[in-house]
Amino acid sequence: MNTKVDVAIVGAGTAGLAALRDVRRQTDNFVLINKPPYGTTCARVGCMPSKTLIAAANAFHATTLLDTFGVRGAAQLEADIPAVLERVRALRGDFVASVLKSTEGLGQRSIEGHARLDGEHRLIVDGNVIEADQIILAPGSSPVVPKPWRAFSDRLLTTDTLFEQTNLPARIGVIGLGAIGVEMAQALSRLGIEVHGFDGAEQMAGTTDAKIAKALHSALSREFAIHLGADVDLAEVEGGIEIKWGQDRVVVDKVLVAVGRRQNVQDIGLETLGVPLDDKGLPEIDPQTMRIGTTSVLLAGDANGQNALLHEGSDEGHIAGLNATSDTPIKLDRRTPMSITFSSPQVASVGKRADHPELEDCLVGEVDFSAQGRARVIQKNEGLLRIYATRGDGRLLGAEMAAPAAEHLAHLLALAIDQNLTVYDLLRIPFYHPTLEEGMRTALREIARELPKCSVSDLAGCAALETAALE
Ligand SMILES: Cc1cc2nc3c(=O)[nH]c(=O)nc-3n(C[C@H](O)[C@H](O)[C@H](O)COP(=O)(O)OP(=O)(O)OC[C@H]3O[C@@H](n4cnc5c(N)ncnc54)[C@H](O)[C@@H]3O)c2cc1C
Ligand SMILES: NC(=O)c1ccc[n+]([C@@H]2O[C@H](COP(=O)([O-])OP(=O)(O)OC[C@H]3O[C@@H](n4cnc5c(N)ncnc54)[C@H](O)[C@@H]3O)[C@@H](O)[C@H]2O)c1
Repeated sequence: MNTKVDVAIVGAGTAGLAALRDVRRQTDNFVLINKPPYGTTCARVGCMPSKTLIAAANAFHATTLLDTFGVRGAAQLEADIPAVLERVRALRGDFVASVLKSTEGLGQRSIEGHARLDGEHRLIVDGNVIEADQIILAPGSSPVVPKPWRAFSDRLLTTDTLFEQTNLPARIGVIGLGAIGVEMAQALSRLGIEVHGFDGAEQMAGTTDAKIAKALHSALSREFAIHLGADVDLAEVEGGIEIKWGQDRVVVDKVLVAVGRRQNVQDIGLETLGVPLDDKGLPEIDPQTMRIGTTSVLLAGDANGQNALLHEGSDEGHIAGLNATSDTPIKLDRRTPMSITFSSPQVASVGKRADHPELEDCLVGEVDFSAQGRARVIQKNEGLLRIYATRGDGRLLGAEMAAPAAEHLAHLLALAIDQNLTVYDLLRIPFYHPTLEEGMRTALREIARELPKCSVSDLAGCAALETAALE
């Protein structure tokens, strides 16, 4: 078979399918090549099954708080883990089915197989050649499993295998406490499994603000054992896997490896493009067009090593699809950075992160949710929110939090940062009582106190900043 098309898309994941939508609007002469499985990482083994597991764990955990509310009898309840996992797979099946619908009817334009570049206009798919004017690569990423650990086969889990389990053992070690490790370690612990979490670094879930990292550590360590700065070694022993770190050791039944994901670019032929590749084998791309240099190849989604998040991958597929079908470059501005880890408290980061040079001399306002009214009422009174703003005019730069309902606070703050608003602009919105958003107002007011004096009145305008501000 020798095929000549306008556009070839490699990867039927979130990024590839987003690209497909734009490409289809411009041409019928395309192919979508995917190495099975189909259904996207997000729906199959990523965002959706993980959040389904977390929802079950949180529902069960909530029953442990009932006594505090004066509701008795919850101690009799137990988590039926096989049933929990069955529900995860059932919902996962629905999410995958709806993804698969988007490629129905492609016929011969949908090709199953491993694609490899052979220069900027050719792909080899299982021995067949496909020539394309433009090529969009969106091959995603895969869990990293250090080589020496692969020998533990059945005792080793990754998120590719976790949701396929029909039951889970009594003791699980989680190595790596990034977003995946933290989410899964807490969920497993909340389902009644003895969890031991480890990370080589000192901060979890990608936090960059030391105070937020500390607040998160303090909340999570009440639920499961956490070992940070731990250089772990694994060994198979009678009845399980021994995890060794320093002078300490613990035996668990299985280990979930969550030490990061590697871009699927090892065998995709990027070296045939003749552009420089970094130590991960990745080329430089323009994040506004997704194009690799001046070649006819675009690289989108997890595979480009930039932002391994669903909404970013989807945007990147869209940008790549537009550019692959346009004679002139279409440069799109990227969104305000935002990430959320679905632990309790949730971890979120918006805008510039604490390690950004611009935040070296900024104003910081914070709120501790342990004493916050609404958080106490709903028994979710833990965590910290920190907001960063410019010293001169209080323009919002970013925020990091380990806080209740951080997913909602993060979206509100992202809108404010995107709109280039100041602390006073945000203080002008109504804050209903009693809400968690009032906690955010506390942090904003702390910054406002450092800004040029406005008025002593709570409903005053701020002439110095030329903005009406209800503090
Ligand atoms: C456990 C987990 C939880 C997550 N939770 C969240 C979350 O809550 N929120 C969030 O924003 N993000 C989350 N993510 C990240 C999110 O899932 C990814 O960023 C997103 O799915 C990446 O999409 P993609 O299109 O780049 O890759 P994928 O969806 O993996 O698609 C890549 C496709 O390319 C195919 N392929 C690979 N190589 C080739 C080749 N050579 N030839 C042909 N086809 C090939 C693959 O088989 C695959 O079908 C999570 C990830 C994981 C693992
Ligand atoms: N809620 C979400 O948005 C969400 C959830 C899950 C995953 N994701 C995406 O998936 C990506 C991958 O997630 P991840 O958590 O696997 O990767 P990660 O890179 O975010 O975290 C990996 C963690 O493992 C640690 N680590 C690495 N090697 C280690 C070792 N040998 N021993 C102990 N610790 C070690 C690192 O210090 C790090 O904290 C994330 O970057 C994120 O983009 C997002």
